[in-house]
Amino acid sequence: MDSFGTRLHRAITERGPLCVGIDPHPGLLARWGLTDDVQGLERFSRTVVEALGDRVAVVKPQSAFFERFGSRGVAVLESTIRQLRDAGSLVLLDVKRGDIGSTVSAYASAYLDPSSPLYVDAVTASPYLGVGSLAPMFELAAEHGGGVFVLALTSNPEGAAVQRARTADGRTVAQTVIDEISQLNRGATPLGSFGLVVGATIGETGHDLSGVGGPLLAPGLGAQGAGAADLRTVFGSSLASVLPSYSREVLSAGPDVAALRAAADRVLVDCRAVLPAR
Ligand SMILES: O=c1ccn([C@@H]2O[C@H](COP(=O)(O)O)[C@@H](O)[C@H]2O)c(=O)[nH]1
Repeated sequence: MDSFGTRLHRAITERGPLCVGIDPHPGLLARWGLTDDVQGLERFSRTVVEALGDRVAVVKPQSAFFERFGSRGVAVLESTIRQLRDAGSLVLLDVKRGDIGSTVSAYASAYLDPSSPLYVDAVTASPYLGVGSLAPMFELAAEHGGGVFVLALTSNPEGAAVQRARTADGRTVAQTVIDEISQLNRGATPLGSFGLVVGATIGETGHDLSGVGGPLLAPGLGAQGAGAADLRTVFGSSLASVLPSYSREVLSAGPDVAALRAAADRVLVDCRAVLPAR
């Protein structure tokens, strides 16, 4: 199989630079006229797959909203992942895993081994037990054409206190994460398989993203207050690597399939106005 970076580059070229999240918040289920239970979860997810699975480059189910229904919610997540793959979108599971290396191995098997029921194209991971502890994920991803998006500068205001703290060598914690992921992507073309999560809400921070060589997932657009124009401020000369991510902004247009498609088209137009052509 081609590497995740190659597959993502192709998907963006064919479908445009957009990631849409499946975040079935209780409030959204109610707004869609659905019950806050497994049936509502299943209906919500199927509708998003029907609306966007064949047109958006990446779909990002948020694991938490499935896990809250226990094993039956996870079963819905498994079938949603299968349906998305069948529809042709890449699946990025937002699950933000991180642990000591031996446990990360098990997480890697859960999400990045093709024989797993929860197998996806890429996952989000937390580097706060050390980027090196994520090595089993990087290795399995490389073996099977998968990707890993590591949290660097998150979109929430609380993240800055940890992520922008200075290390002994004067770099911020986030910059050390950025630099380690850049190393992993060295020499990869057209795009590395190891990405970073950098929120669209964070403004100009002075971090150097120019050598990352992999995708920069940008959540925080729409419901969290950032707009496409903010991507210029946050990413500067690295705009060409940005994968904008919207959840509630698009999902709140549902449950009508045509309205969901129109909302995704609208945010894609906004992003294309800012991002370089790919
Ligand atoms: O820094 C981060 C990392 C992840 N997220 C996730 O993205 C979506 C955002 O949803 P919206 O409805 O578009 O606000 C959600 O799943 C978060 O857990 C993030 O927001 N920021």
